[in-house]
Amino acid sequence: MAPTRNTASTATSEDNFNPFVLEEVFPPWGSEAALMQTAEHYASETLSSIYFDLNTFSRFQQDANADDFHSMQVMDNLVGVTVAFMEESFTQYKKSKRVDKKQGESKYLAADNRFYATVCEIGWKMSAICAHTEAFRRAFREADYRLWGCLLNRIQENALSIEHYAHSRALDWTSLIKNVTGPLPGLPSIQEAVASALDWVVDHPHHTVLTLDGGLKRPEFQGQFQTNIDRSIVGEGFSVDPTAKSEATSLEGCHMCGSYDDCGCTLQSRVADLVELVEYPGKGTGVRSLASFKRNDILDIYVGELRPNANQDDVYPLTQSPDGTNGLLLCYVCSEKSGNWTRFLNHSCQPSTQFMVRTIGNRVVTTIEAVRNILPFEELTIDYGADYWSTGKRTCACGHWNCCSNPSSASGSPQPSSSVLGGKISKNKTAKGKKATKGKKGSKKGTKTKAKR
Ligand SMILES: C[S@@+](CC[C@H](N)C(=O)[O-])C[C@H]1O[C@@H](n2cnc3c(N)ncnc32)[C@H](O)[C@@H]1O
Repeated sequence: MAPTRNTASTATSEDNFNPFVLEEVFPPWGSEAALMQTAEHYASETLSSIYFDLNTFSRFQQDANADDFHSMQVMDNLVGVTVAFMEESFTQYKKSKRVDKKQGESKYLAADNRFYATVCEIGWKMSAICAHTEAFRRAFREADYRLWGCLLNRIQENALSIEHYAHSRALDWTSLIKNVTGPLPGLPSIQEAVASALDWVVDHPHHTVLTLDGGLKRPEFQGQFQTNIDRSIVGEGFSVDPTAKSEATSLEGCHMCGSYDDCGCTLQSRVADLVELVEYPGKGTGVRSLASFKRNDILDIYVGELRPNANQDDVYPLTQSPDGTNGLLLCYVCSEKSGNWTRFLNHSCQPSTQFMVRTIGNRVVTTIEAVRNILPFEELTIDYGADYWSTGKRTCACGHWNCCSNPSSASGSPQPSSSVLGGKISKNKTAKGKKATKGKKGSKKGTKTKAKR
């Protein structure tokens, strides 16, 4: 029989549903283990919201620095609530001063004070960074003690990621605490925390990879730094953009508005802000999601230098063949030097995303789209196409039971789009880049780009 929990309610209000009070979302007959699973789930969601809020804070900060009046007002408010939260927490902590009757002296008996416990557990740095987010402040006030414990664990585990995320968005967390003066009995040193602030030059969040040994590195390929670009650039060998919309290349209207004319639509995706580059065992740099995404969300566009050939690189180039054009090869999207986060997507034989060919605005592009709902902190993966692994030069380490590199598997994984990675033209295309078989129709109607908290 499953162990039963102590069902004494810790709810503060019976009228307001509060997801942070676990007893309210979990039936009293559930086991403690199942309840802890729920706590872990909420902790993960809350951590994801902390990243989201840090990003929002930084966006308002950027706009306020550019003299946007509305953003300046919002920033005043955001800074105000952050400072007020810290001051209130200090006040509560100081109130926990008690007289120790046995020894007759005044002491801070603050073990049951959440602020004290938090700073002792995750340190000043994480406390000050996270205090800038509504997600953390709300959980601090309202979360069930089990959920709060799980959240602090998750923050600890992700401390470098959180600090790098805040640092790469120019969050000045030290100002919040560096002027605090003592006495702070039982609490760690603020000066030490401030002195240990990350000293890492960041000009773009995706110019850093979190390494397996708990450090940071720059993304590099064959000794060359890999720069982030937001849009593809026309490379050597082309005088005009080979992906420009024309009657030959775009049999469909713009995916965003349906127009066949030059509509000027662009993909407004914020997903790049909600993913980070992380090393994975046996696979090199990969992409970790920091938010949840819904099935069919368009996450971003695969960008790089548009070239007529792949220049001997068989790792990053993507064939850009518009769907429905009988396999016309427009160009290779080469991202080994210049590209965005999508070039770091590792392959899986059971991927969470797929390549799709779309016409967006006046260009034919390959998008990355979610094939299922994606949870925060999952590795985002994609199917490179069977040819990538068929040369025998590489072995897939995705670990899926039906992996293409597993001799007993009947794999391949499905190849949903005419775009494939590796710069190798599929066997069913002729040498001139024409596909013998008709390209698979890739358009799906009504999908929208959005990142969910
Ligand atoms: C487009 S790159 C992806 C980013 C790459 N991991 C990096 O460090 O830059 C493709 C390369 O990543 C590695 N890779 C990706 N998925 C893999 C997998 N499932 N198993 C083993 N290696 C993988 C292989 O070296 C492959 O040639």
